[in-house]
Amino acid sequence: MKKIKTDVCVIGAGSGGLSVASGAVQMGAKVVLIEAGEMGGDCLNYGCVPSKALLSAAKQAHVIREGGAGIAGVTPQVDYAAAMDHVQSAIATIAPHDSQERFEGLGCTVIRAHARFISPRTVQAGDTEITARRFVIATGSRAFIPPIDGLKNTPFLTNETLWAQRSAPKHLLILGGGPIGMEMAQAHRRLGSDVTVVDAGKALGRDDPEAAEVVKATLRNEGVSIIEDAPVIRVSGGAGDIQLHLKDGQTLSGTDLLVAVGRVANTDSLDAEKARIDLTSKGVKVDAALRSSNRRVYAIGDAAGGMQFTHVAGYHAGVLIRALLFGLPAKAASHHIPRATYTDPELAQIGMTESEAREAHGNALTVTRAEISGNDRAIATGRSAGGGFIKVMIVKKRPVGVTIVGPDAGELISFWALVAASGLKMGQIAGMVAPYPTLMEVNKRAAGAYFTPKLFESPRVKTVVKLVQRFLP
Ligand SMILES: Cc1cc2nc3c(=O)[nH]c(=O)nc-3n(C[C@H](O)[C@H](O)[C@H](O)COP(=O)(O)OP(=O)(O)OC[C@H]3O[C@@H](n4cnc5c(N)ncnc54)[C@H](O)[C@@H]3O)c2cc1C
Ligand SMILES: NC(=O)c1ccc[n+]([C@@H]2O[C@H](COP(=O)([O-])OP(=O)(O)OC[C@H]3O[C@@H](n4cnc5c(N)ncnc54)[C@H](O)[C@@H]3O)[C@@H](O)[C@H]2O)c1
Repeated sequence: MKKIKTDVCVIGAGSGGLSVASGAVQMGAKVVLIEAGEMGGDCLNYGCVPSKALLSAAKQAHVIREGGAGIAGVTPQVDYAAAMDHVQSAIATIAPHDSQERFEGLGCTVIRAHARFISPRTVQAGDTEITARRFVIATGSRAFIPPIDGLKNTPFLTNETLWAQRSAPKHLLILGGGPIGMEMAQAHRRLGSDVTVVDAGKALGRDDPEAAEVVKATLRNEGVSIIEDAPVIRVSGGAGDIQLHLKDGQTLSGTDLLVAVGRVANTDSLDAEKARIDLTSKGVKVDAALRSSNRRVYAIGDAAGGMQFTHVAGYHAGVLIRALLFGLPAKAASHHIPRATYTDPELAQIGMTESEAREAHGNALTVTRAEISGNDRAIATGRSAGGGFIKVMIVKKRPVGVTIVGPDAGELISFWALVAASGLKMGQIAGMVAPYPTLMEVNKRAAGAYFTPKLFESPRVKTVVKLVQRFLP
């Protein structure tokens, strides 16, 4: 057995692990990075990158089919295999950035093996034992496979296997209407498949219901069947002919099945108990500093059991660098973390939804909004239909949450991420000048709406203006 002593040992070379490793090694720490599967983790290989690449192929097909701005639509020539080639080419283009060669070039020792703890200070990976001052568990998550009768014996796809498909499913059944289910539903519908989404609760159920409805209505208009509050009690059939048996007695048939009902953290095969690391049902139990019950061990990203996004894993990495390298106190916050679902229209959120804010703040809450249909750029580019909007939840002159549904909502929400991180007030936001005509103006419009009643509907303001006007030369 080979033995290595290091400052920092990172387990998992995905979004979080890579960021910690590159930061730590470039600032002078000795780093061992262990990866059991593909460098780059879920986001690059089975998550964000392939899903956004497939959505972009689907959008091309949609634009050609629908036309717009005076240009007639025509039937697109969709080649599913070519769309999947585009997916693989996007992955291949990004892969060098996350590669073993790059990280070895930075000075990391990269070990390609499954890691498990053998003591509170030692991890074994393949034929190497690594003793480290600090460990970082960045092992991510995998698709949760629900214990539904018959599912195990039926062929199904997950976010890991979907990208190897070479022909479009004739009728794709999707179990779960979360971000994965809804993004893949729209992508496949636009690429020519029949699609049925079945959710045990509400599709996009974590989002503001009014905003979620805008997305669901669009998908339904495009021909996606979305069935909600419909628990599946049994799955039957085989390759090319699959049945979902619903609790209410209905049976749905399709040719392929994608399971997307949430995630389970990759913490079950770490032998965490040998290092006295407590786990919860969601992952490693961590405190606000992302530290586990073993003070030498931290957890970040999906393995830490909180918000499951690439930018969260990256943010966690930044928080940890302070603690790992400088021994400084560091805490992970969440009020400034946005999220977006990349359907068309996109759905983005930061902080509290309206109902969460109402519950937390009651009458102290003011909600302002602006409609995408009133945005000149959206109108000029033919993207104003569909009921998109921005809603800002405000308490004591500061936003506590923002919901945006509409074109490029995922881009527009970054502005509010800066607002939240900097603690800006609505007055400062209303004072911003955005170039005309941009979608960005909708953010300013929502801020302006906060002041409209105070300025345009106030008898006091009217009296003061009349008085001043009388005395102005
Ligand atoms: C279909 C899909 C679409 C998504 N789209 C988005 C999106 O658009 N935007 C967004 O922000 N997020 C998105 N996500 C979520 C995002 O992919 C994850 O939140 C992110 O990858 C988490 O990063 P991580 O570093 O925690 O884990 P990962 O990136 O999954 O990396 C963990 C790594 O650890 C390795 N590993 C696990 N166990 C061990 C072990 N014992 N020893 C050694 N190595 C191990 C794994 O092989 C893996 O490479 C999506 C997810 C999916 C599934
Ligand atoms: N755009 C993005 O940023 C993006 C995209 C995809 C995934 N992700 C991340 O990955 C995570 C996982 O995504 P997801 O969509 O798998 O999970 P999810 O937990 O967000 O949604 C799962 C959905 O499945 C439903 N469900 C649960 N059990 C079910 C069952 N037995 N039968 C039918 N429906 C059931 C739930 O009601 C829910 O609507 C997301 O929460 C997000 O953090 C992010």
